[in-house]
Amino acid sequence: MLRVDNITVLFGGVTALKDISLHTDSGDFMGLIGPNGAGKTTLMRAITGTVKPAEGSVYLQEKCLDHLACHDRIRSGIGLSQQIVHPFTSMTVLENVVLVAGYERTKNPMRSIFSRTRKEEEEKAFELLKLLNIDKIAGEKPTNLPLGYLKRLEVARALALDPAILLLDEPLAGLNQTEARQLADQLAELNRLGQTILLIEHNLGEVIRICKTLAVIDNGTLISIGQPESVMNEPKVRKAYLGEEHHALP
Ligand SMILES: Nc1ncnc2c1ncn2[C@@H]1O[C@H](COP(=O)(O)OP(=O)(O)OP(=O)(O)O)[C@@H](O)[C@H]1O
Repeated sequence: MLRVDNITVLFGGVTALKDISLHTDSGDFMGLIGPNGAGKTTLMRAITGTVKPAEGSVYLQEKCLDHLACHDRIRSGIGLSQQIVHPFTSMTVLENVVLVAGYERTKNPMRSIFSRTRKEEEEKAFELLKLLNIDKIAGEKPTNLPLGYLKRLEVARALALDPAILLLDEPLAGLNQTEARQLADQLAELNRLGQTILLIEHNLGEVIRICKTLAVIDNGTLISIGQPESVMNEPKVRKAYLGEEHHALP
């Protein structure tokens, strides 16, 4: 599905990623974890094309994405849900998803609002809201909605383009325990329905609970990848968190 081959990213004198290789199979739910500054977001940005690696390549379904800009990578099947949510506050929750659902056909977000097949796009958007359990707030404006709802809206928007793989950057950040568990359960359900997911997340308890595969980055290097519980039992993984989060290790 997604393959990252020997990616190295430099920021001036800082080597943010060193020769990282990994791949996800279709239907996988991979968690990408590591201490602060390990390089997780940089890897996500190298995959989406917002950071240019000094070396290495990214493939999606055997297609090399290296020469594509971010928007073309998204059109090729990479769905992205970012940590900071940016809904259009003048539109309702439903319209925010309809806008994305219509994007692929018209390639022009403003024209898609007035298109003849808007009804189909509304139906698709409403199904996504139901899937994320936010259909009850479909008619509300995102302003003043709790962060838990906005995070789910962000995921619904990413899903509206039918991505081959969904990349999630810290979707649980800022949520309380109940909200985090609810969203984590919904992500697990999306994966059960067949959605391939790559998740960056600091909430180790939830990551271990819902992910099928765990990859650990420390200091720009991939130090472990495999079944979550056995990865978390590796001494080098526990050491990577020592002094920072070892009390929180599940
Ligand atoms: N645009 C940039 N310019 C210079 N250095 C950067 C830039 N972006 C990231 N870095 C550096 O690259 C390294 C990896 O950062 P990155 O944000 O990818 O880590 P992370 O694992 O996502 O951290 P966190 O969990 O805190 O979000 C850090 O040393 C960071 O300071």
